[in-house]
Amino acid sequence: MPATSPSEHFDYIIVGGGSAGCVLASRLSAKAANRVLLCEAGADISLDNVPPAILDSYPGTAYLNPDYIWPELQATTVRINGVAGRARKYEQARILGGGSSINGQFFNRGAPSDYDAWEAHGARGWNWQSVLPFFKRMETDIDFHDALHGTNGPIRVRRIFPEQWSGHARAVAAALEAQGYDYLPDQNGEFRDGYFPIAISNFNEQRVSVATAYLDAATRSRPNLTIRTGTEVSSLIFDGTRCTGVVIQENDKGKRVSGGEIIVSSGAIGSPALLLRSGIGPVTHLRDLGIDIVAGLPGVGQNLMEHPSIALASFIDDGARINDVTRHHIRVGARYSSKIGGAPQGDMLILGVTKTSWHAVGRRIGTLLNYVNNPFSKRGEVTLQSRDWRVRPNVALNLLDDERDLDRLVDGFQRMALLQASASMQAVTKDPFPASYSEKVRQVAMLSAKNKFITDVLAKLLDGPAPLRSFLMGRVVAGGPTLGELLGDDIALRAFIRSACVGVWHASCTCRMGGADDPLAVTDELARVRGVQGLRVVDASIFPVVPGANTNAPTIMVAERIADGLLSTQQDGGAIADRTISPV
Ligand SMILES: Cc1cc2nc3c(=O)[nH]c(=O)nc-3n(C[C@H](O)[C@H](O)[C@H](O)COP(=O)(O)OP(=O)(O)OC[C@H]3O[C@@H](n4cnc5c(N)ncnc54)[C@H](O)[C@@H]3O)c2cc1C
Repeated sequence: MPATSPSEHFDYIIVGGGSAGCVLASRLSAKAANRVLLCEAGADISLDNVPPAILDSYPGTAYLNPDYIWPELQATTVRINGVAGRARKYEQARILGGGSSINGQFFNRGAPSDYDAWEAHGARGWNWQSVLPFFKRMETDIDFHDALHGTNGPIRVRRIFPEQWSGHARAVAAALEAQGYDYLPDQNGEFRDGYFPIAISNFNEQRVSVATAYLDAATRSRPNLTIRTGTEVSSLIFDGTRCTGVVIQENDKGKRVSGGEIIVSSGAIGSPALLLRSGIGPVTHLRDLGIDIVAGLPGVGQNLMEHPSIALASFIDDGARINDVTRHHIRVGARYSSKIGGAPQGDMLILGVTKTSWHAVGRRIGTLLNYVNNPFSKRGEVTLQSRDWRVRPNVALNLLDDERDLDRLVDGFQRMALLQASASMQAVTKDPFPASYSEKVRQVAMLSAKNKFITDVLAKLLDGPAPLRSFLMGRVVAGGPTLGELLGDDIALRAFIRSACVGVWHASCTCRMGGADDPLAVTDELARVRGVQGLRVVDASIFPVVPGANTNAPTIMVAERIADGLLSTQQDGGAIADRTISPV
């Protein structure tokens, strides 16, 4: 018997309206017999009311806005001698659409080998051939119409091709070509090393998020779909080991809502936190916090993966700066194979970032950004600080846990230095320096009149005589070790990378899918949480390993596929009978 009134019972309750949650809500409610509730802690956005910062092709003001993220969430980046460093802000979405509403709009899938690796890691049936139809289903690719691309999915995808690139992006491309990189027009269709125009979820110079693409007006008007925003789920309700509902917080009051099936889509940080608070996780950790145990699952919150990154910045000459074709700040990327430590092909990425912030200084500073596409480090973790739902969890990214990731960033930094030294880059950039996304940089990137004033003045000075610019670049903009100091000293370079390495907001794998023989697997290949009934996790947390891709499209693919599995196995009346997902 539901503990609540009949009107508060749903067939599906989806916890979290992010990249996965909006897709599930849209697909599952397409069947009129399904009563679906979507709970999102953050604010609502629909096509009629998307804030300009979110619509903007330049994402840098959306993801720093405390109204659109979990403002208190922090993470440590690396452990040095086993000790985690100081925690810093870790931006994660808290708004309808989740990451897709604030992210950089990169829309790529990774390589076939990334998904074959999922199956090899125990996620039965999740290989490239079986996931490709769902990558196609989600998109309308504006540029490519072939067997690899979708033509009528909700997310519109496009690229900004070389003839529209700024001088800086063209210089990066010329430097890559001089080093032997081939040009690949389609990042989502050619899976070999080379450089390419970045694919983005953007149409008519506006962001395309799952909130607007999947929850359009027609979908939102379905009588069987209820969307509650500003509604945080504080815990799951169990009857024995069957999940029967959720407690939602409205005006700080808990209210029970029952559901036939609960789907947790709260993201790679939020989903394990909710499971832990509800009694599913490592037994010792739960006991330490006095949480009653529903199911002892040691993998909940473990195996956190991210893409470790490092950057090399420089001053961009007037004329080579971002142009008016698009406000998107990144147009060119390159995938390459480090061949270090048994890494797979295409394990590394370099991006040419033509604008590093919204302000006048950010318009003058570009970077080469290098990250490990296929990291070996997989021992980050999400743990609870407290059983109180108001307290954000601890996040330790542990980015360079495996020394081979540090080795690859050392090699990557040297590759970037070579690109920076090329004639094409020298022609349009000056005063290169090893960069880090420090707290100071983050503070100056917050949208405010004060920051605008300071950066306007500094930008004017940077455009002045070369000696003044070089002085200011060294003393005010940079401030850490110089490029020359690092290139001549392996120990200093490694120390710099350890201190400056950050993730790129691709948290994943904290409730990973896996086989019954994997003690750290939290979900099976149908996303069902092991050891309990009526509960799935569907979001980036169930990736077996992080793919060599930005994680939005892979998350949407996961949601599309699980929704498809649920719908195609429903009997009349909305009862669910699972089927094994088999390769398509
Ligand atoms: C700043 C930033 C930049 C990024 N750039 C890119 C990019 O350019 N391209 C790309 O592919 N990927 C990018 N990513 C990553 C990508 O967007 C995410 O991997 C993806 O959105 C994850 O989807 P998800 O459904 O797992 O989680 P999310 O999209 O984060 O959704 C989880 C949702 O659940 C809600 N929630 C959490 N807990 C609760 C609760 N208890 N009750 C109710 N609601 C809850 C959250 O508010 C959130 O809206 C970026 C991410 C960030 C943060």
